[in-house]
Amino acid sequence: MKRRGARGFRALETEAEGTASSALFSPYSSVRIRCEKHAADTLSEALLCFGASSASMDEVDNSVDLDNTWITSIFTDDQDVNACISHAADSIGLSYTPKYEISTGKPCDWVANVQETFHPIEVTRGLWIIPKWRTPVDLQAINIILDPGLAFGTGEHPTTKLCLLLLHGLIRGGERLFDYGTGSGVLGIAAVKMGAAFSVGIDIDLQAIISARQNIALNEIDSNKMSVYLVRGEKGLPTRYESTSKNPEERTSANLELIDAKQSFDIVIANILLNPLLDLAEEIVSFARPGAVIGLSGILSEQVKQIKELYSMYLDNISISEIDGWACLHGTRKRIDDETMSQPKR
Ligand SMILES: C[S@@+](CC[C@H](N)C(=O)[O-])C[C@H]1O[C@@H](n2cnc3c(N)ncnc32)[C@H](O)[C@@H]1O
Repeated sequence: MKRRGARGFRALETEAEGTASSALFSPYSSVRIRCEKHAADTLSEALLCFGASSASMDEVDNSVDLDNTWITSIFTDDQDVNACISHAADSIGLSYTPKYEISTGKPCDWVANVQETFHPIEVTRGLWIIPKWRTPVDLQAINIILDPGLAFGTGEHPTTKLCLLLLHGLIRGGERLFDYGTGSGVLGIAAVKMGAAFSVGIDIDLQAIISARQNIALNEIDSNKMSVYLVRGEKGLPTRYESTSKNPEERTSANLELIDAKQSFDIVIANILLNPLLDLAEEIVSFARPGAVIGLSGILSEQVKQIKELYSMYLDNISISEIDGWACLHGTRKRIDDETMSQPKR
């Protein structure tokens, strides 16, 4: 077997902020999922989105079987493993639920074990991602300090890199960024450190919001330069945006602020999977001002055609960049009267 590297992981967290260190030593389930090689990357990503705490891949060498790739995924005691796998498979359009076997692990500090695999990453010259427990390599560089143990967005995944490279090429100073599916907050933090005026991030996952807020603090970013909101909704379609404030009035005003901010952002970036990008097209675009750049990632190279077909009604000057079979599509938002605002059928 050839190890293809840790895909990512997220640690346990209580609703009250802060890592619940005792939970790191709780019992967990280790799940081995067998799938086809071409689906392994997206399935790993989807597993993390639907509640797995980690996902790493082992490819079976020289196997004649089509489903020759194993994903090892860790689930905490409170997760419904069967539902997570079935939702993850569904969200990436797999027509079958992959075969898998579950074993229960002894309590151990598995997060520390996975953390060992993360090292500083130089995304491009002068832009680094530094795991919280490592030392920056170049003090003059833009260093994004991340605790990747809490949500997706370690910086090691090609889709995150593609988005960071796009932002690096776009940000001149003073831009307003909207980050759809913020995860660890890595893109918003990078944008602000590169000179953006401010960044607003949203996510459907409370863990991600907690993690992003911790990473904002780790990077000492001013609260007026970056905020993150939880999206409430049905099947990922937003009905309401919430701050994590305990005060109901503040939660309501956060919703109105975000609705008011529609059509005002200079850059909108969304690194989510194919199906949410298709389902949420109108919503994602609605945050961009005319002429703004919209970047879409989380898609495989062969999925670009589908995204391009849909988004070309909203975007001009479309370009694609790719790393290791993953793609990022970006373009500039058309003037609103040029668009047919009704959502086309998929
Ligand atoms: C692939 S991660 C990207 C994280 C980070 N932005 C990055 O580039 O590394 C996708 C994130 O999108 C979030 N997400 C998935 N579906 C969403 C939806 N319908 N609305 C908002 N966020 C969503 C997930 O919870 C996850 O944190």
